[in-house]
Amino acid sequence: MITFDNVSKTFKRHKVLDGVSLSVQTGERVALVGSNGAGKTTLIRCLLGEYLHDGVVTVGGLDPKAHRKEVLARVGFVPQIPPPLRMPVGELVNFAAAVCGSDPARIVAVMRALGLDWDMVRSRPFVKLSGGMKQKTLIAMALGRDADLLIMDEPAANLDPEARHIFFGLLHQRKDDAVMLITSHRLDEVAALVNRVVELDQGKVSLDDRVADDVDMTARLDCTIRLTRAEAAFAKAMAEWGFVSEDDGLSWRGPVNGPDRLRFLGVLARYAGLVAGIEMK
Ligand SMILES: Nc1ncnc2c1ncn2[C@@H]1O[C@H](COP(=O)(O)OP(=O)(O)OP(=O)(O)O)[C@@H](O)[C@H]1O
Repeated sequence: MITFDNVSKTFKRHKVLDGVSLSVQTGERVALVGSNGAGKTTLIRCLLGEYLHDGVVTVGGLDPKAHRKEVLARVGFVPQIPPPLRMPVGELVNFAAAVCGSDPARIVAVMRALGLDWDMVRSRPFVKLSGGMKQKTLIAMALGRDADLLIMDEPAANLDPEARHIFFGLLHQRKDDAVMLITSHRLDEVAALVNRVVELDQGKVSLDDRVADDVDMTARLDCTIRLTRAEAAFAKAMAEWGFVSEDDGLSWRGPVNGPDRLRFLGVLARYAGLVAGIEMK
């Protein structure tokens, strides 16, 4: 479905991609990880036909530079940085649907599922939405259409736990009939969503591993944490995850999305000295 064959990209004298070779098939969900500046976004821009580069990129056998329209017609793309569009959201949704031959109602349905108040946002300029609202709109434009390649650059970074749960469920529905490429600079953000991990380091593939594919993306775990003593900073962290305490901050209970469990354990690790017990069911 996608191939990169010895792809290199240089900006001025800086080699940002250095001989990347990868092949990804339908049904593969790839976490593209690496530190800031490793080359993840540049690789995606090559896949979208936006850059001249050395080596060969193909999407469904086509060169994305020479066949940009055909390639983009099959791609749902969530960019890392939302474009500063002044267009009202309603117009943007109509435009996005027209470009990819989708029905605006499909996009609106995904926006609503993600918790956006359509009647409130439709007349507002896109650029004036909050970060999370922009991200939900961009996700809806990528998922509210037929696409067999979903490319998402840090897609869940600004989403609250409830919206993440819905987003993971939407991805789950598409998992067998699309290639997914999900970038992040943190593996724990995306590890449980994928069945393959590719790490870039200074423009080279430093790791390419197939990983266990048995996490239910739609699962929710009922989680209880017991502490040795109450602590305000911990209470604040738990409130962000929607947890509540019924005994003055000594034990906390709440839901954790299955794919978020590593991220959640990462938060708990910061308070390891306080934690007396963890139960996740
Ligand atoms: N248009 C450009 N012109 C010049 N240099 C660029 C350009 N785009 C990216 N770079 C450089 O290429 C390198 C890789 O950038 P890239 O955005 O691909 O990294 P990344 O892995 O996506 O990082 P991040 O996690 O921070 O988003 C960086 O050093 C960046 O400064």
